[in-house]
Amino acid sequence: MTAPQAPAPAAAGTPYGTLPPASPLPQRRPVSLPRLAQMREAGEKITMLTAYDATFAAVADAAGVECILVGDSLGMVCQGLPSTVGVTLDTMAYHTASVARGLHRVQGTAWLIADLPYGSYAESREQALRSACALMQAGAHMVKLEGGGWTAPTVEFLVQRGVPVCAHLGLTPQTVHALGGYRVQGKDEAAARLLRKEAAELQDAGAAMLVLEMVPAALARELTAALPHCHTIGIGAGSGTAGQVLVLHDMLGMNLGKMARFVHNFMQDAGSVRGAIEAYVQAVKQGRFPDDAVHAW
Ligand SMILES: Nc1nc(=O)c2c([nH]1)NC[C@@H]1CN(c3ccc(C(=O)N[C@@H](CCC(=O)O)C(=O)O)cc3)CN21
Ligand SMILES: CC(C)C(=O)C(=O)O
Ligand SMILES: [Mg+2]
Repeated sequence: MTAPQAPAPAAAGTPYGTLPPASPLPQRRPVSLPRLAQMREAGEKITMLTAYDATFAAVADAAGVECILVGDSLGMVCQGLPSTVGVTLDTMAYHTASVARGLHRVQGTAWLIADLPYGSYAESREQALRSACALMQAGAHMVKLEGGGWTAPTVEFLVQRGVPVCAHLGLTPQTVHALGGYRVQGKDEAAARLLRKEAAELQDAGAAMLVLEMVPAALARELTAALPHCHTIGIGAGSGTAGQVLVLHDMLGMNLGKMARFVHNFMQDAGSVRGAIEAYVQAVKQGRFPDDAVHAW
């Protein structure tokens, strides 16, 4: 037993005594929704890449990517499935937890988004909330779900209960069998009109982000201007969106099949994975990627 110590005398200027010195670690601010809104207002492009494991997530974070998406594309990239339809909620939670641990280990600052997989949100708003909770408890900061106007009540239900939501329009891979293939969407005027209506409904429902996949560049640019409170993130949607996303393995030049036209191999001129991701971030920020003449419709 040690004798009780006399309390340390309070230092001048603070009632709590001498404060410890400031942390020697550089204080990196975590990416948040207000921070993304600030970037949008300042005209700075938002960068996003997928990651499915701890190490790639840590490298992407260190390379300066603001948003990391645990995409259900992991079904095709990691599991070798023919589409994303076979991905389960348990699998999404497993990869989300791995990515979250990787970011935690390196004091990462990225905003972490996880895809709600096929069949985990269509049945009811309650089912969607249960599925979203599983991903949020695995470490996600936001969930993403695919689909048009029919998802707006679900988006509103989740947002009201404190789950940030990213919507996804255009080519929605979970409905590939209904769409008839991985094709550009919103090409004719009727389809474009529907996309405008659905995008507005999703913003009104509270979606803070919207992935636009394989839609014509001019339409994506127009939708972006019409959605001040919902940040558009394009993939094969041209250069006019608020941000860009690619599948990590694609932009490193690794693919099981044919590379989609919207992909650029950033590994080609880089000496490391970290360097390739840094080149992607710079190219998006400087408006050099995507090149509408090469990557868009
Ligand atoms: N590795 C990978 N990258 C992705 O971008 C991706 C996945 N997996 N899995 C889920 C979905 C599927 N996606 C795909 C898949 C194929 C094409 C594709 O074949 N595109 C061709 C054809 C275009 C057309 O017919 O109009 C292209 O040239 O871009 C595009 C997107 C996007 N997502
Ligand atoms: C391609 C992106 C937007 C995605 O949904 C995924 O990786 O699953
Ligand atoms: Mg997805």
